[in-house]
Amino acid sequence: MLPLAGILARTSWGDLGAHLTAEPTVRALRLSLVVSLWALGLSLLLGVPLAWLLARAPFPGKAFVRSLVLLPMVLPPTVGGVALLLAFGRRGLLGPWLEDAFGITLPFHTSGAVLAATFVAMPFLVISLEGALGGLRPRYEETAASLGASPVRVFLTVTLPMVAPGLIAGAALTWARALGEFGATITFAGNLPGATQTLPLQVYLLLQDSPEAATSVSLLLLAIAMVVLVALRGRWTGTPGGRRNSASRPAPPDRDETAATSAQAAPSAPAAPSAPAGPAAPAGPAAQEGPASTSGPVPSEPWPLHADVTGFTRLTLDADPGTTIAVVGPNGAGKTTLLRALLGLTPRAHATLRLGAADVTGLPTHRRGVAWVPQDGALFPHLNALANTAYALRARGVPRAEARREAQGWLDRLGVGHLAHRRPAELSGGQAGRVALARALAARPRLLLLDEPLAALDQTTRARVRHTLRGHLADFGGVCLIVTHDPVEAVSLADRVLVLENGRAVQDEPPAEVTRHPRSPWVARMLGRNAWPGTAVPDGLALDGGGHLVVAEPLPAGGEALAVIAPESVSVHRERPTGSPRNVWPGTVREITSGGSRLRLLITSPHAPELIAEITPQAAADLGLADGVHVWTSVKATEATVVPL
Ligand SMILES: Nc1ncnc2c1ncn2[C@@H]1O[C@H](COP(=O)(O)OP(=O)(O)OP(=O)(O)O)[C@@H](O)[C@H]1O
Repeated sequence: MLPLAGILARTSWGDLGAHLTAEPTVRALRLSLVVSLWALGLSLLLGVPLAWLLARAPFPGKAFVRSLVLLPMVLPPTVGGVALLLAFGRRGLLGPWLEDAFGITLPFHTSGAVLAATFVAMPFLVISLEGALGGLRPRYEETAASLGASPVRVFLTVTLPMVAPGLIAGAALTWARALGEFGATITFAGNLPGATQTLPLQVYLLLQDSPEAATSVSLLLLAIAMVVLVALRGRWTGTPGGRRNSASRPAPPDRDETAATSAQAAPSAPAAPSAPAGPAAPAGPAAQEGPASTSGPVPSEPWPLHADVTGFTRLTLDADPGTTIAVVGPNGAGKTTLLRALLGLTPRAHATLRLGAADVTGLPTHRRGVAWVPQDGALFPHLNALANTAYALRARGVPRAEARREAQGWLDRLGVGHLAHRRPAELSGGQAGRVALARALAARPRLLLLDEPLAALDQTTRARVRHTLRGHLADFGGVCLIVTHDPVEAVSLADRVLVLENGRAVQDEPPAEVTRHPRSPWVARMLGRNAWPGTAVPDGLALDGGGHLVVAEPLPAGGEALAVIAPESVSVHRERPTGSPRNVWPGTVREITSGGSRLRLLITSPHAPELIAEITPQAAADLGLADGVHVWTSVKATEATVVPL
């Protein structure tokens, strides 16, 4: 503050105008602007690709290259000037060649001043843009590619707008730094009025002859620096005030949804039927009030699927057109890797993929016709819901107005038509999920990949959207893979359930079969069953880890098998039961949780694996159950199913 106060206190305000309009000062200012803008242009030309390489491309020696790029920031500028002389000067490494071959002389020339300013200022651009690119999750660009956008389109419509704050901040700092450059310029380019004598150099000269004029020019440079900083408003440091994210913009008025119904139904209803999407949903009350509209499914062509996946996930998948496959499995089983392999987005697994008659294995992601809704939806934050939904149509060359009309139809069908003009930051998680779904469906893919699409929805909305989704999937001519951890979703939405464990398919059967005969302890537990692996013996199963289970329909002895017992089939007693059950174990209650109208008990026993029992709260009260209470459990032989593994 004190040096700043010094300048302000010593400025002779009366002479300020005369000082700043003096011919040498105006000339120096003009030259400064020319030099700094050229330096900015050069920095953008060289710095943007450099930042891209540093942020995105893996190559050996990257840390060293980054240090070199940043070196001018810490190098004394005069040393930088000396280094430039030794490289481009008359007796430098390249100077004589530049002069002989092209007649270019950089030192003591305006181009030298530009080079010196670029040398010291460009790192500001690179470091800022590299940070912005590094912070941009590739998911956005990958999703854009899955919606059919070419790499150039992805760069222009997703990458660039999303890193724009970083790029603008870097460019502003680069320009300001170039404008204030002194040491490297005077060393390399000298101090020639009209050619290399920029404003900072002039301040230095004026200080000797006319200190008041030097103060006035200093004030001008100070004002320019302050204007740049104020314009950036914290973008450089990443404070929220600087990143005017869409959440901080005033949200469009959250219209009363009933009012929105009448307001929106009129314009969108006549528009929708003309959309090539086919019989679009009338934007009636059901569509506008929030719940998903179930009408207006869009028929599409049949696309059967054949995929051979190798790598971390290894399986062969064949599916008829219109098949919905729920992909389930524990964390890390390879579900996402499977989806990414089908998109051609991961080196960890490779998929040979045939959709209909077309082998798309060799095609890049954007030409496969495989649409993807990642776990978080990855809506483009700089586009509103409507533009997000229209993205794939625009990428395919559909004219803007038509694409928007069709997109509005999709949003209406998913019950979020009234949110069309909101940005993703202004949507709830569930609403964003529905927009992401609309966006993928609008792409009219040949294969649809949904990674936990309903995870963020509340129970009621989930049921509604599931219903809508089922409606759309019924008319979807391609295959749909839905990754889910929700057994209800798997069973209710899918024609097949593919169970993955450790990258392999352990079961791929209709939901009813998976529910009846789960072939892995994990999937049985996901379905809420007790699942005990063991070896078949003549009357039942010798359980892994000790214990014996008698079953009514044993398998041939010797094979690996899984016993499945529904929790409601487990009886809990305080005294040893005396009746017919063949399987009786003593145990201890370890945990009591509420599961809807019933209580779930976790019971451990030295004679059997952990057992989940489900009883009514009344029964629990009658038995006086609590954590640590000793009990007896029993399971009838007819209630235990065994499936071969
Ligand atoms: N980029 C990566 N590099 C190395 N390993 C990875 C990478 N991505 C995933 N993995 C590993 O690959 C395995 C499968 O991961 P994947 O994301 O496919 O699992 P998932 O079944 O989708 O799990 P979740 O249910 O947790 O989403 C995991 O062991 C994971 O740690």
